[in-house]
Parts: sequence; structure tokens; C-alpha cells
Amino acid sequence: MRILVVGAGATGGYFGGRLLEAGRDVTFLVRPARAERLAATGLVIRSVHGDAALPSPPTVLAEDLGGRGPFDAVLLSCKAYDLDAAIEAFAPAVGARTVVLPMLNGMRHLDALDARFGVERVLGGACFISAALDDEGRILHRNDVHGLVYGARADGQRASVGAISAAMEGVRFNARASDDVLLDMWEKWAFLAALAGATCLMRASIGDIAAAGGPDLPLALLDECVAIAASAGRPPREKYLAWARGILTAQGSPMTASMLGDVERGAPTEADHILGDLLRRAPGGPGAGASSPLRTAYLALKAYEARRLRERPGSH
Ligand SMILES: NC(=O)C1=CN([C@@H]2O[C@H](COP(=O)(O)OP(=O)(O)OC[C@H]3O[C@@H](n4cnc5c(N)ncnc54)[C@H](OP(=O)(O)O)[C@@H]3O)[C@@H](O)[C@H]2O)C=CC1
Ligand SMILES: CC(C)(CO)C(=O)C(=O)O
Repeated sequence: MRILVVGAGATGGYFGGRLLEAGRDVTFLVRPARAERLAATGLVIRSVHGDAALPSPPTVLAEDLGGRGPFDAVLLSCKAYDLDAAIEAFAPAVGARTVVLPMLNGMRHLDALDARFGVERVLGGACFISAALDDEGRILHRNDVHGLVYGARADGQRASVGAISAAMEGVRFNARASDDVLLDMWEKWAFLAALAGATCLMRASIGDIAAAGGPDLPLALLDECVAIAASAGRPPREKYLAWARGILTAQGSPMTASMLGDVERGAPTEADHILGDLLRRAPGGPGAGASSPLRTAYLALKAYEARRLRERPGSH
């Protein structure tokens, strides 16, 4: 299976790197700066599950992709705000039998991918990991979770899902084909939105929020997100919710959403994709819960973005 991994950042670099480590036919679609860095240093992963140093990982720039023919699978790992440009960049790799497996958080990217390639080309997917790049461009795996779930969204995708499962056999992460991948995505989205909303609003970890006596905040956010998921016909399973509530209120937990890392670095965020899109889908419309915690968290992030753009005009 020829796999094109779009982006070699935290998630693309980790899961693509693990596939490459296992000897799979992987090429990374990257932009020039990342291509230069990977050529100089290789792809380096630091993880509790074992480090990897992959010299000269195969890379391709968008302008050279046209001559490479269609790939069998595209693993999409850009941030949501780069989605439109990324779609145009990898489109030449998508042929009549290619499937796209997106790893982004949230859901709205599915609409953009379906519109460009057709739903029959687009699987559902989500990844479970906490990872980031360090100053040297190495991938730091920051917890002990490394899962990738994927599954069919349309008739006729069963064979592609089977082929992906075969390609993932023996790799150093947990791969799982799901019979209800949209539910998996909604569950992760509801949890992440609560985590991102609470940790970005408080600029603190889950443990710090609990120590301040505020674990009701992530729980209220979760309840709101769960109600939106339910109104979309995808109520999270009780077992998942029990897990999520435990994580969101754990004493001493250093957990934050990767979005807080983006804020602390002064980087753009996926606030619209993760929080704004949930609000847009809220029963009664985005304005219905004017004083809702989700709306407050979203506004805090939009205010951060407004300030960022004011202070750094011309940035993303
Ligand atoms: N980090 C985490 O722990 C987790 C993240 N996620 C989700 O995964 C998604 C990706 O996040 P993450 O991996 O952290 O993000 P990163 O910013 O670390 O990586 C994204 C990569 O995509 C690349 N990219 C963007 N546009 C293009 C393009 N047109 N062509 C080629 N490469 C491109 C960027 O390249 P460049 O280097 O040139 O900027 C960057 O390296 C997000 O939706 C996030 O919410 C999900 C679970 C955990
Ligand atoms: C919650 C987490 C770490 C889980 O994968 C995540 O997706 C993120 O912070 O972006």
C-alpha cells in the first residue's frame, strides 16, 4: 500500500514515522522548511514506547506530487486552518481508488473533503495521542497513548478499511478499525472541546483547575458538548462519558489540550473548528446559549486570536 502522509508535524510525523519504522511504503507531503529539516536531521521520535530515528524519510513537495501517480491512502494530519490549502496540495495524489483518512480533531473537515473528493473517497478517523514538535523539529510523544481509529463512512469502503488494517499490522501504535467511526469522532470531539475549553479558559491544567475547586467547569463544558452530539444523533456512550469525566476532574493531572500549547506559543488555534463548529450545531442555533460555558470559552479564544492578529499583522 502506497501511503501519503500529509504533514510531518506532531501527529503525521508520529503515526507516519511509526509506519515507516515498520517498513511501510510511506511518503510525507511537506512544505519546504519541513523538507529541509527532515533531510538534515531525519525524522526523530521520542516516546515512552521507544524512540525512533529515521534517516532521510521520503518526502515530496506539492509541486512534485503530480508525477508520482495516485497513492492508495492519504493520511491527513494538517491543522484545520491549513485544510483548504492542504487539500489542493494533495489532490493530485487522489485517484479513483484512493482513500483519505483524516486524523484531525473535530468534524467539519469531512464536509470539505467530501465536497472535493466525494464521500466514497473519505474515511472517518481520529487519533489519540499527546504529541508536539520541539525546537529541533523532533516529535515528542508526551503521554503513553498512541491510538488511531478509522472506519467506513460510505458503502464500498470495506475493502479499503481492510487494506489499511493490513498495513497497520505490527506497527508501534494501536490501530483500530471501527464499525461506527462517526460516533468515535463525536465522542473524541465532545471530550476535546471540554478539555480545550476548560484548559484554555483557565490557562491551566486539569489538575490546577481541580485544585482551584473548579472541576465543575470541564464537566459543564462536557455536558454542553454531549447535548450537541446527542442532538446530532450521536450521543456518546455512557462508558466513554464515565472515562471522560474521570480524566476531566482528575486531581493532580498535568493534562492540557494541545490548543493551550498553541495559545502559549502565540500560534493560531483550531478554535473555530473545535469550539465554534460545535456551537454552530447547538440545538436552537449558535446564539441559543448566550451565557453557556462553551460560548465563553470560544469567545476567550477568539479574543486571543483577535489580539494576536492585531499585534502580529500579516500572520496566519
Ligand atoms: N498534537 C496532538 O497531540 C494531537 C493533535 N490532534 C489533531 O491533529 C491535527 C494535526 O495536529 P498536529 O499534528 O498537532 O499539528 P502540527 O502543527 O504539529 O502538524 C501539522 C503539520 O501539517 C503541515 N501542513 C499544513 N499544511 C500543509 C500543506 N499544505 N502541505 C504539507 N504539509 C502541511 C504543517 O507543515 P509546516 O511544518 O510546513 O507548518 C505541520 O507540520 C489537528 O487537527 C489536531 O487537533 C489530534 C490528537 C492529538
Ligand atoms: C486530548 C488530546 C491530547 C487527545 O488526543 C488531543 O487531541 C489534543 O489535545 O489535541
